[in-house]
Amino acid sequence: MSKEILEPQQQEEKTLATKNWKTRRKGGVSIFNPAIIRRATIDSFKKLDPRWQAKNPVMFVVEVGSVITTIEFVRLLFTGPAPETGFVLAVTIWLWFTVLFANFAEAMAEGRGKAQADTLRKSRTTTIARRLTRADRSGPIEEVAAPQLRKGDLVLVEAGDVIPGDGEVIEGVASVDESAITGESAPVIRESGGDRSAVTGGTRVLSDWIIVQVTANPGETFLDRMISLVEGASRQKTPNEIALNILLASLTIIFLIVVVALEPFAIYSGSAVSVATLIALLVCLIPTTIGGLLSAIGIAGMDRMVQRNVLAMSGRAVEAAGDVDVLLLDKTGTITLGNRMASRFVPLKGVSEHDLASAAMLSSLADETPEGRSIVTLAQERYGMQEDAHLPATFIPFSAQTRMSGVDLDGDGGTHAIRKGAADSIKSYVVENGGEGGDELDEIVTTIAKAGSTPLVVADVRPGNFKGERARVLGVIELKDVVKGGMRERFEQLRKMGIRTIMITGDNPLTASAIAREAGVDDFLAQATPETKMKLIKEQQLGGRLVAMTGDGTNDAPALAQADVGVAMNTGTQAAKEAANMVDLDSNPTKLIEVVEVGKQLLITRGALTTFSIANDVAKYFAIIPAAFSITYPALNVLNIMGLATPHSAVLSAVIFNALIIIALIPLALRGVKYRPVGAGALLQRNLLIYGLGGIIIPFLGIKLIDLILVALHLA
Ligand SMILES: Nc1ncnc2c1ncn2[C@@H]1O[C@H](COP(=O)(O)OP(=O)(O)OP(=O)(O)O)[C@@H](O)[C@H]1O
Ligand SMILES: [K+]
Ligand SMILES: [Mg+2]
Repeated sequence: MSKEILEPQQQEEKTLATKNWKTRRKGGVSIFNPAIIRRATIDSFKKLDPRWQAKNPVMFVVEVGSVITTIEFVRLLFTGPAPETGFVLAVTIWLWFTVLFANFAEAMAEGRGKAQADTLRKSRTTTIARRLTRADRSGPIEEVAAPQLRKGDLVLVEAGDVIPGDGEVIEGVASVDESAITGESAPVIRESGGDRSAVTGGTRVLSDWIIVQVTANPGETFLDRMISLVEGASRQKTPNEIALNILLASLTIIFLIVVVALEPFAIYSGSAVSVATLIALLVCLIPTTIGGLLSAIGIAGMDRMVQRNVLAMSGRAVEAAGDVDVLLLDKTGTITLGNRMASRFVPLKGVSEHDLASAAMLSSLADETPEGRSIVTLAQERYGMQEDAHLPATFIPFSAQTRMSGVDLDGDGGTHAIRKGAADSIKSYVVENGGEGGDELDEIVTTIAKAGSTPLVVADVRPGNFKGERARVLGVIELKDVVKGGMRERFEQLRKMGIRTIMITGDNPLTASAIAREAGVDDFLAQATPETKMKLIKEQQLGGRLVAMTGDGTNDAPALAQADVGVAMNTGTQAAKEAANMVDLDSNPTKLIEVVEVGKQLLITRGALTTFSIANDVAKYFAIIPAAFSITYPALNVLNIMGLATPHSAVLSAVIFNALIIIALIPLALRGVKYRPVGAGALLQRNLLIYGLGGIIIPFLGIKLIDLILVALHLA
């Protein structure tokens, strides 16, 4: 529960656990953890399997080249030592290193996820579940092993128990420790009816009890999905990645044709260029830097999301996050704390506070929403109301469409209906039944709404005449909700990133406007139904904008599915979590800022390294072409501006540089290029300058340096 209720010792445990997790995140599961490096090194060799390499056309060509130079080396060994043998061996070794380094990059990107998956597997304990044998809970309770539970089963979970499977709370309220999943040890409330009803298998109930309806069969649970996600097992190439791969493959084919075509010319001029040199030339010219790092960049992007406690179900969503233009947030529970609590009953003239409280309570007895329960609590605590259990009553549950709820009481004279709900809904209801709203009501509603609270209007419709009216308004319930701290700053940050924020709520325009102003969103849509939420998204998308949406309710599910980036709160309903393509384990709506940052980082990193990789070619061209062909075409010597020692040292230096640059760029690929919220144009300019110019200059320096070292070591 809330902090005050925790015993001092619990409090201490809590801080400790939180600290552990944080250090674990920063230190233990750092990308360059020795255990991860060890595992990645082994995996680099496993990934030499040509079936694996074939997925990456650029690196596949390098591997084939390595095989050919290896064969060439063996041939030279058998035909007796030639002056070439040492050179061919060196080229062969460095070509294999090139493939291994690229494999290593990918394995490193997967490393932290694999380590996390191991931890998660360990936390997947087999618990004993207490299953209800009859749906109406009248039958005996049987004990079964958790893996035997199936969708639809009802289980009772009490304080101290581990929740045996994913499900929806259908009865009760409990505080739950979800640290097994989220790493945060602060307990959270899970309750039936509202938008906080989803529970996850493997988490623990701390107090009270709940009845959970199982929503996932064994093997399909959230934990299972999370494991395969962090492991990268379910990762698929995104459309952007596929497009870039096609570009890289095309470049590879072009250079392959060019290099193959060079050979006849050389033979024609009477001096064939060796196979090893041609392959070295090819490998240096094809975009091995980005080819080797591309998949690592994608995996690392997903991993950075996980580090921020966001589970992205697809890489495509992560990429889309980098380009988001509009962000839609729902109000209650997202921008506000979400425990909308009844704080006051305001009766109309001629109605006693007691009558209003009594009607409000009657209409809420079967209302399982947090709002409904808070009304019952207020009526009981403040007005000493008693529950009358033997009423012949039909309850009308709340729905987002009608925006009201209530009860029909069957009396002698006919049905006595009590309704509570949004002001406009109740007003039309009263008018339909021959009553009227009146100015006094409008005034109360306006005052409450302007303060940012939600006014719930209570009305009743009686069978007999009531002062000439069948229907009348009794008064208003004030539901208080508080805007979460730090919202304004976060929205300001989003604005700097060029993202427009729109709050969407089922609440009335006045309340919406008050909260929107307080929280600092750019715009709002009030009195929204699930349909209008989705319509708003579609309109934005038709205007060519990428839309992100965060939400938690079942009524948000259609919109979450329609959005390009749908982030569901982990506290939300199962429907919301299934519709979304990301789940935020911390249930923090402004997490979208970080989600966008990670997405942008991914796109920028990929762009920067592609630029760098292609710019690299220029220097390698100047290094290898004169070395390889100056004997054939002495005129090419004017290109030998680097003054490299010998043709062999020139070729070898270029190959070594080409391999080492992959290793050197692994940290950048994994951590991502730093993102700063400046305009897109400025960002592009900056990156072109750094990675384009850097890509041209660095290899000149690097290759020259390697050449000098090779000469100094008498290796060339
Ligand atoms: N239990 C309830 N009984 C009757 N009316 C309710 C109840 N809960 C909410 N309402 C009314 O219905 C309106 C819509 O509520 P709903 O929870 O669907 O909003 P929403 O679309 O989820 O938006 P948000 O949660 O962001 O405010 C509320 O503003 C309130 O006036
Ligand atoms: K290259
Ligand atoms: Mg809601």
